[in-house]
Amino acid sequence: MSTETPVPTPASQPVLRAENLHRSLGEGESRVHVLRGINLQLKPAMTYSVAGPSGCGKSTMLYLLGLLDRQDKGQIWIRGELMSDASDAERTAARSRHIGFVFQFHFLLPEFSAAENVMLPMKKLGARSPEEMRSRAEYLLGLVGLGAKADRLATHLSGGEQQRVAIARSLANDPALLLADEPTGNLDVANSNMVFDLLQRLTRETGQAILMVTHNPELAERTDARLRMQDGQFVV
Ligand SMILES: Nc1ncnc2c1ncn2[C@@H]1O[C@H](COP(=O)(O)OP(=O)(O)OP(=O)(O)O)[C@@H](O)[C@H]1O
Repeated sequence: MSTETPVPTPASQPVLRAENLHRSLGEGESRVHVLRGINLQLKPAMTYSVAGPSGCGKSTMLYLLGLLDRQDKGQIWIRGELMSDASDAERTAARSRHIGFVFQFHFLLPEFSAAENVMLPMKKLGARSPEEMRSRAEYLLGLVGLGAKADRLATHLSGGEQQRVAIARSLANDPALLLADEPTGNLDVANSNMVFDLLQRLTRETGQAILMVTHNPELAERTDARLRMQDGQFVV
């Protein structure tokens, strides 16, 4: 698989396609059929929100789409490449290359600086020199308004700033798809709007698709397409 910066996904090709995904979790009598036939197409430069009651399977679906977990049945293509049956190594490579994650709890490494946190996914991919990684980290931190705080330890940043570092980190390898689970969930209104504005602007500028699980109706209202889940399926 190429480690070079990818060309944007052509408008005619979905960034991600999922067909009839099923997933059960738990063991024995407590096993639950969580996802019951998920069908989805995500197009470039589009923002999607997913809402639905607690326990309906939103996070489980994000894990499957992000290639962090395997479905029991169904198929997933990322930029036209069938990923659901690929080897673990191929899936890990595709994840590093094409997918960025933003979670409510950002999982920054506290003993690392903002720039070092942003460089981690680049190190994992191994396609850039240390100088290139550093300069890209500074560029991305500039995009999220933290250019002056590149060398601050993650723990010495505010909650909103840490979430913006996490967004910069999610963009490190220029992913075609951003998967976000309550990306603004722990932020106040001003920071939450700033983070959403940023995500939307990046989508427009880079052609990325964003799928965002959010309970916030005002943010969902601002996405291009609003999806609703219930009992492990999309409903209209
Ligand atoms: N490892 C597991 N073993 C058994 N059941 C699980 C496991 N993980 C999740 N579940 C169950 O699967 C269902 C879906 O969970 P999931 O976290 O995907 O829901 P969600 O829609 O993201 O909920 P929330 O909005 O509360 O975050 C829930 O009923 C949950 O209890």
